[in-house]
Amino acid sequence: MSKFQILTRARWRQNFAGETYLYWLRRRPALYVTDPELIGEIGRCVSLDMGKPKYLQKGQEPLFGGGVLKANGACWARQRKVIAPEFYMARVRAMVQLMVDAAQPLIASWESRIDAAGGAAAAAAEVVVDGDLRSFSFDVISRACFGSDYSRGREIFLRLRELSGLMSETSVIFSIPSLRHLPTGKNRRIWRLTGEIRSLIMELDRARAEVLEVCGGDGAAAAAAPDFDMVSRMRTVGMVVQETLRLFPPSSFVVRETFRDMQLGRLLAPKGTYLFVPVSTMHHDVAAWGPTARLFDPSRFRDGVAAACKHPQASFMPFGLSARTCLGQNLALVEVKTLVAVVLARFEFTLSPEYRHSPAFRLIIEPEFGLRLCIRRAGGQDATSQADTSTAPVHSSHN
Ligand code: HEM
Repeated sequence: MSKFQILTRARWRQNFAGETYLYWLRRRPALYVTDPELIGEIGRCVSLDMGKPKYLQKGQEPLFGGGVLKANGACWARQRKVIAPEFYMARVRAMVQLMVDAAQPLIASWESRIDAAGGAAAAAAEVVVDGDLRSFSFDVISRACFGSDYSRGREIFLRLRELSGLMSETSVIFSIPSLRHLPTGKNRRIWRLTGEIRSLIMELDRARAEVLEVCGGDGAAAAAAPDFDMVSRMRTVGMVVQETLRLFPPSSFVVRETFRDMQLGRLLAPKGTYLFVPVSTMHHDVAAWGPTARLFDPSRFRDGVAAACKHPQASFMPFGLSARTCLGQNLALVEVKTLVAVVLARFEFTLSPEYRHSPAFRLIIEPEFGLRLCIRRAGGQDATSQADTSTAPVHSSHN
């Protein structure tokens, strides 16, 4: 679905359709669901008679094959049963050191760029960090799956990335550079959002203070590499991650298909109905999150998700719903918190003046023009006073 279609749909829904409405995709009924009660019903359904739409299996076959992400029925249940234990928290707990190791190339690359920019305490390198972050997560999953032979895993993920890029190429109309300075409605929105996203970066200062407190660094002295227990204690970092996933959920829809007639609360969904739950819309809903719904405010998660919004199951679902909820959730959360802790202990970030805020709907939601940051060494450190996080001790007794 293009951005134009999404916008048109949002306006159309506002003006004519209401919260939950039925439409037709060719000859198939499709239900666009924003009613929290109905989302709750979908969430409670553990029957194999509801699953991932078959069109997804066909359309994304080269990327996902018959894997757990798109499979259904007994085939899905078998795969999920085998894979799930690999992502239990006890397993993820033991992966923190490999995450710290996987962050070393990224740290080395940013440091060498700062050196190239002059190396002094105030020197800043301008970096489009998307590729580095992607490489980091490829490395984590490769090291977790392939152990010492992780470079093979990396090759696989690089090719998967290329494939997913090919499968989600956007229209050239949206990428003519000279149009970016025109005061069109879209550009004005981009400029406003760019301002808002700066507050996201500012929030990192509080997160850094917490990282240094937990890991024992003070900006000039070396911080220890984080272990699982340290990462678990970083509440501000956790709230920043939650708020980021709320405002920019990578997966924009939870989608299902009914494989027989199904009763969902007061609603009868005939066999073959598509159900679309718009994650991003629910995450920005003022009725659930209050008037600050569109602002970046991690402190809303101070007392947990249930206290942050109405209908938590329907209002906050970055990892999807119930039986099909993301298997990698534990890994993803620990991984991102570990990386944030590692980089905040060493670097300071500001948004590049060149950054343009434009979350783009590809296979997942991504920054359309890249995440461009200015990176400096933290706390006026020079190249010699930094911790070697790769060899710093890891304190967890569970490794
Ligand atoms: C921030 C990172 C991530 C986000 C936001 C995310 C989000 C999601 C979402 C929304 C779904 C679909 C859930 C549904 O349909 O209800 C999903 C499924 C899945 N995710 Fe993730 N995911 C993330 C990272 C990961 C990682 C790191 C892994 C594994 C290494 C992973 C493995 C899976 C699997 C296997 C499924 C399919 C589960 C099933 O259908 O039974 N995810 N994820």
